[in-house]
Amino acid sequence: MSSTLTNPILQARGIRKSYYKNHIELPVLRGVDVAFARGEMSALVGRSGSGKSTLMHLLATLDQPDEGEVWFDGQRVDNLPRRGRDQYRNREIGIIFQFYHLLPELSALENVLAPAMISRSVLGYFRQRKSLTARAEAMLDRVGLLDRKTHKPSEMSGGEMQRVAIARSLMSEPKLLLADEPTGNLDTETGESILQLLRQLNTEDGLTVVMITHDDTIAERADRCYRMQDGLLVDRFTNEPSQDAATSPSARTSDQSPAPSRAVSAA
Ligand SMILES: Nc1ncnc2c1ncn2[C@@H]1O[C@H](COP(=O)(O)OP(=O)(O)OP(=O)(O)O)[C@@H](O)[C@H]1O
Repeated sequence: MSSTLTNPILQARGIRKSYYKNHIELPVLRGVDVAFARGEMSALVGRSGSGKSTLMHLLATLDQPDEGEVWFDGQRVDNLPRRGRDQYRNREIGIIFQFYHLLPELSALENVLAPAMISRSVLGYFRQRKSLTARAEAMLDRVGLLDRKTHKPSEMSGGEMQRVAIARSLMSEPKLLLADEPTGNLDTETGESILQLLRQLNTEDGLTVVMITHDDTIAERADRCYRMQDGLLVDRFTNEPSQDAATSPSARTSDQSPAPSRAVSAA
């Protein structure tokens, strides 16, 4: 695998990030370079505490690095003013989390509509209400849940809630979906159906997908994997496309060696 992607959609360059507890520095990301290929499904894999979620938050501009840069589609995004970062997050990328982050009082349809409501004025929302509702229904249909549109989260299974979260993330027609442990709270079979949905969105709708996972068997379902350890990127490999990428795990084909102890630059 080449260490250089010619046209990555999302890239972290030289990222460093520490947290502080009682004035003691805890370095969590210690110089991470990683680039995610446009149109692919990638996985960021590593043990608990390796820094995956911290990196994802920085990639999503939910937090800012101490050092380094984040680039999306040819534009630096980490140093944008707050409004620019909000626009990047609301329009260019979609984000889903392990615990779905749905609003419990709202129905599935209202949850899918919620970001569109929040990002518009009351008048703007009411002017566009019909078309936004039609789009929200289309997104629920895309994830196979239109018949559950009036259900509240308490009336849905974990897999259904994750589908609603995915539908919500698709409302803005993002180019890229960041998925933090998307199957982490689900049983194997339900997790499998979510992985298949993510793969379909990738192959059929052209959505770039970046999954964060601690699970090697899930990472093997991606086209390309990056392994993190102790705040460093220590390995990268591609997975051979399987005959049915949506249903069977693919085989690791390059860089079969164990993770090197030094950092690997993938930018
Ligand atoms: N706000 C915070 N303040 C202090 N330390 C933090 C904070 N957030 C994360 N950490 C620490 O940073 C390290 C990396 O955390 P992070 O959540 O990025 O890891 P992770 O690889 O995503 O782990 P997991 O798979 O368990 O979510 C951990 O040691 C964690 O305890």
